[in-house]
Amino acid sequence: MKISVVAVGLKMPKWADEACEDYLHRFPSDWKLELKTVKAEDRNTRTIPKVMQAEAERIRAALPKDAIKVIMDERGADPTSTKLAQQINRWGDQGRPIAFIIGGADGIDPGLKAEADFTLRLSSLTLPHAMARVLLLEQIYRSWSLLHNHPYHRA
Ligand SMILES: C[S@@+](CC[C@H](N)C(=O)[O-])C[C@H]1O[C@@H](n2cnc3c(N)ncnc32)[C@H](O)[C@@H]1O
Repeated sequence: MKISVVAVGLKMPKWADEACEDYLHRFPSDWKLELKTVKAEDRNTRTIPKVMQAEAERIRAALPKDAIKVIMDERGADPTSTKLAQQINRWGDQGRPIAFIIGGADGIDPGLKAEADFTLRLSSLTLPHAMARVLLLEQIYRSWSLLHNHPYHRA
């Protein structure tokens, strides 16, 4: 299973970097998980739609070839952790890499959203992108634990 989390924003608070590192180090070698970060666009010189388009281009450039694109958005579907694990398993069976995409301060460009294979919500609340990263990595780790009957997940 090859999973990428592609997220806008190079500089995150220390607590978020530490939490992401913690989860990234938990995965065994058969699940190749990577966090790819792309630079947020300067918001002082361009309009917000242009900023979002530029960030979308950086995200597209960071996506693995032929990836299943999962857009992270508070308006997306909200499966249980068990259903998410089953979905990740089905995607993995397709033999394609999976890319979860986290936007910047203004969200994700509508053009990129339209290319999504799936739109996933972590909560109905709007989360800061640093927190979205940490929660997403934790849920992917939980998916791994569910699919491998590891005691991290307790129903
Ligand atoms: C600060 S939020 C941007 C909020 C933006 N106003 C919007 O409408 O999407 C930054 C990114 O974090 C992710 N995010 C925030 N809350 C989320 C949630 N509840 N579920 C899934 N992803 C979320 C999304 O990818 C979003 O683009």
